[in-house]
Amino acid sequence: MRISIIGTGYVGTVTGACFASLGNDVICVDVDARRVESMNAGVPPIYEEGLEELLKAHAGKNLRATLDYDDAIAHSDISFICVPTPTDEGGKIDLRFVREASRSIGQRLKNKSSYHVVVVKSTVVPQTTQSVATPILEEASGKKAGVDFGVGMNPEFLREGKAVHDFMHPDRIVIGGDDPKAQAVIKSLYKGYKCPILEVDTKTAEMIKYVSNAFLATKISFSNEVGNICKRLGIDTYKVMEGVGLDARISPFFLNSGLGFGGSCFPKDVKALIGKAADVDYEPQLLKTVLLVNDHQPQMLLKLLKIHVPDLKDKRIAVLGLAFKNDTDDIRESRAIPVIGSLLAEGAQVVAYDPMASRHMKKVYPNIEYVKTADEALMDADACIVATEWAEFKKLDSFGNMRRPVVIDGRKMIDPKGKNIIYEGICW
Ligand SMILES: NC(=O)c1ccc[n+]([C@@H]2O[C@H](COP(=O)([O-])OP(=O)(O)OC[C@H]3O[C@@H](n4cnc5c(N)ncnc54)[C@H](O)[C@@H]3O)[C@@H](O)[C@H]2O)c1
Ligand SMILES: O=c1ccn([C@@H]2O[C@H](COP(=O)(O)OP(=O)(O)O[C@H]3O[C@H](CO)[C@@H](O)[C@H](O)[C@H]3O)[C@@H](O)[C@H]2O)c(=O)[nH]1
Repeated sequence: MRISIIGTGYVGTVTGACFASLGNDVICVDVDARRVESMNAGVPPIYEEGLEELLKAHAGKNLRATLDYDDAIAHSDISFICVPTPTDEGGKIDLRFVREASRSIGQRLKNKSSYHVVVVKSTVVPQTTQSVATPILEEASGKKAGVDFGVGMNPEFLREGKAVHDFMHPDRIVIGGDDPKAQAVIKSLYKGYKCPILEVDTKTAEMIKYVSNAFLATKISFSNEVGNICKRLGIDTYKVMEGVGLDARISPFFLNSGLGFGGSCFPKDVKALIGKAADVDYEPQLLKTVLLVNDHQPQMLLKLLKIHVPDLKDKRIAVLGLAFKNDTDDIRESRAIPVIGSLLAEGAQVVAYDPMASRHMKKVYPNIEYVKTADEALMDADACIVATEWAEFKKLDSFGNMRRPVVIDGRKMIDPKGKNIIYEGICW
């Protein structure tokens, strides 16, 4: 099929490259010229395992990028909207980009004679596809949804770092539609996928995405709450959750306590769901607490550090890990951000290391020291904080080069046995 992808970020680039690898003709549209150039050169604008190989194989063949909506809509039969849906100043979802993309597509549908389906893939609060995107598409095109063109909602569940794998091997595919013809077109794209395909109306599809993320975030905050209690009782919460997760009804996943969840999705999506609930006169207390517990974890870590280094002024503190999780260069909502902020507020000298994310963190904290290896960061440090679950931290053994070997572990990466270090796990 001929597909256009609107927005070439994490979701758009991966969706475009994967659909191309499945034999479709894909055109990606973005408003950012650098991203478009990068895609056309076969260079991923973001880091994702396996993405470079896919772009190299398909760029210039059945995958290209453009700034031109005319070109993209004219040469495709289905468009996936993959633009950002950030949080606005009031904590609710900001649908500005979805509106802009819908208008841009709608204007090009005006003179298009063949049938076209528009699919919202961005994470949007329930009723957005029906009450925001569709009226804009209709107004801009002068045509009727469900009659002259199709509309659908197809939420994306990929994880950063494993995005290509997750897109190609999802646990499920959700296809939302209030129009069976559009839904059938979307479904045909996933022919060959072995997972369950759930067909629902658009607002249910939108809600499935939020509830999935809110539930995963809740599992993490629940594990952190348990971990905070375990820490005070001298119990290893990881052993506790191993025992708990063996119950098939609970599952062993997303029970790792520590610094909490970051990333471009969980914090924003839980906030957006709370905001949407407020619109319909409901105050979701559990979801609010999920965020509170999460925001509290970096402060817990700082408290532990101060037990061992009470005065942080001019102390050299190594922060290992800046990305919001391992295997990505993304720092959005990374827990390292509030950690570094608090260290700087106390007058500490921060030396930071991350295998991939330093260049992004430099935009947030241009004046801290960035080094190229974890060993360098540990050299002469008065303490070290592990903020991201990069696998390489498990192998660290240069703590002897620290001025004082104080290690505060936010991700259970360091095994203190035989290392001669002063070790504190945040929840264990
Ligand atoms: N990142 C993830 O892991 C993930 C996973 C599932 C769902 N989502 C959801 O997918 C959506 C996109 O997220 P992302 O992380 O890919 O965003 P992103 O910020 O990485 O990329 C979005 C892209 O859209 C472009 N853009 C903005 N306005 C545009 C417009 N009017 N026309 C064309 N392009 C435009 C931007 O320039 C950018 O390149 C969000 O709703 C997000 O919640 C994200
Ligand atoms: O047991 C755990 C698991 C994760 N995390 C943290 O949670 C955050 C999010 O991790 P993860 O879910 O792996 O990354 P994302 O790429 O943000 O993916 C989530 O958000 C995406 C965007 O909506 C969804 O598509 C995915 O299904 C959903 O897992 C990270 O900061 C992790 O450190 C924990 O603290 N404990």
